[in-house]
Amino acid sequence: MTLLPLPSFESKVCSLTQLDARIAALPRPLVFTNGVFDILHRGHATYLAQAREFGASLVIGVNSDTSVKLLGKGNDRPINTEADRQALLAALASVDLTVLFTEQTPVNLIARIRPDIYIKGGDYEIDTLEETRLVKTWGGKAFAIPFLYERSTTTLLGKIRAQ
Ligand SMILES: Nc1ncnc2c1ncn2[C@@H]1O[C@H](COP(=O)(O)OP(=O)(O)OP(=O)(O)O)[C@@H](O)[C@H]1O
Ligand SMILES: O=P(O)(O)O[C@@H]1O[C@H]([C@H](O)CO)[C@@H](O)[C@H](O)[C@@H]1O
Repeated sequence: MTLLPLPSFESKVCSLTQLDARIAALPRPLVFTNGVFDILHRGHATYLAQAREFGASLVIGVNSDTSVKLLGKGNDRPINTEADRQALLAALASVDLTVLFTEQTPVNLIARIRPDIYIKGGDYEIDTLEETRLVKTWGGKAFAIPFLYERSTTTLLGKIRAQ
């Protein structure tokens, strides 16, 4: 049997060592968002496609598995590993690069990338976030995108567990 090469989307998964060079090669304005994205759903896909429209490239900071544990989503979370969550996001046409962060918030990663636009979903009060304050220090902007589809990983897991 012929072994096929890895699909090209895998190249969008970026390590911290490669990060600065990969960011420098992306077109600006650069949009950044972050999250756990544990079980990818339609709300995520729509939100990320809309986020991409704010600029010329979209980078996602993905919470590492240890970082998810700090967020209080439950001892059994994440369901999907950091490698799988990154790869699924990278498979989306809207996404240009994914990179892990290991802390409770992505502020150190954002300080390194210096995005032009910071985006979160409408479940966040964007003006209260440290991320928003930070991007504004170099003239960046921050926006929250309202939900078009009421979906969540937690609801999906509840449905599965009720079977
Ligand atoms: N239904 C949705 N529509 C649009 N954006 C969403 C939706 N759900 C989550 N987001 C956004 O996607 C990003 C990742 O969210 P997150 O991983 O918390 O998803 P979730 O499905 O709500 O998960 P959980 O139930 O574990 O909190 C966040 O920026 C969040 O604002
Ligand atoms: O997937 P979530 O739970 O929406 O992502 C979290 O977002 C937090 C947000 O940026 C406010 O700080 C972040 O701190 C946390 O690490 C998750 O990425």
